[in-house]
Amino acid sequence: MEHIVKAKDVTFIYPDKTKVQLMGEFVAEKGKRTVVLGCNGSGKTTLFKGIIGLMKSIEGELSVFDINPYKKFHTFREKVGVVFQNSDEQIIAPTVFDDIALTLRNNKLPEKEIKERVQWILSELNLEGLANKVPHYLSGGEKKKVAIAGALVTNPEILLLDEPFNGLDPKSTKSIIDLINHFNSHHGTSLIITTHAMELVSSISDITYVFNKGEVAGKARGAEIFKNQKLLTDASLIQPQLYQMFKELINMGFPIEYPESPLDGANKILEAHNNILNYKKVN
Ligand SMILES: Nc1ncnc2c1ncn2[C@@H]1O[C@H](COP(=O)(O)OP(=O)(O)OP(=O)(O)O)[C@@H](O)[C@H]1O
Repeated sequence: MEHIVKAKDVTFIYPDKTKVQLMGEFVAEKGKRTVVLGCNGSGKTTLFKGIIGLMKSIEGELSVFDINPYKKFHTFREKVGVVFQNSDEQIIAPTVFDDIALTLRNNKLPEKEIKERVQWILSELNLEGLANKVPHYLSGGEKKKVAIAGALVTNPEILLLDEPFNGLDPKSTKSIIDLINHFNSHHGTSLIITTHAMELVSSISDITYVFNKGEVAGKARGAEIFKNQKLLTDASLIQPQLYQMFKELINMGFPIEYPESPLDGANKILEAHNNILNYKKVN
């Protein structure tokens, strides 16, 4: 498996001398969806700033495409799209079209190609109707989609999303999940996502990390992380409701194991129910 981002025992220092450490290893694999969980202030955004070369790690190892991003981010700038928590700060041009075109214009692409690319991303995101709108007047979900469009228009290899679901209604949340999953499965875009939305993790994750107290406290495939109650509690995280329900069933002595997904959960309950019925019939 190709590691496109690797951070090991990194330390960042803000101008006011705040030290942010992340001991242990964090890797993002090519083509995978990597989710980072952790309480407020656990260093998720700081790591993102390190990955895009905005902050320098003064210790340890940090590489993106095997390159130190602080020294040479410009060499792979086009390969990395980023959407920070507050889309308002990222949307600056007078129209949605201009905003999405910004990076392409900065990169001095021919205007014809810019138009084609922006129209392509607008149609991928079903945003064609918004092209001429003033970004300031868009709804929160629309602004988030425009920011994501601006990050995706260069067809980056990695998309970093910092709290992409903050303040979104359920429908907008689902459409953003569908969108990023579409880019991951159809364009091979590697995703690195931070979120506090525990209920959504199983829909957006191949690998999940937990950051706690300056270290990588846990790493697991898919929903595996939700079975580890101690890890979650130590990191001030809460199991999604599906897993809380299964925990109660297990505590009650119900013969069942934690599921991988809601569908798997439903099947596991049905299977356990049928086993009990059969047991009663036989006895
Ligand atoms: N510009 C800054 N100057 C000084 N300290 C900062 C700055 N930005 C973040 N920090 C500090 O760095 C630490 C890590 O913050 P960071 O934003 O990386 O956390 P986070 O895990 O993304 O949190 P959240 O879930 O709240 O977004 C915190 O203690 C925070 O106070």
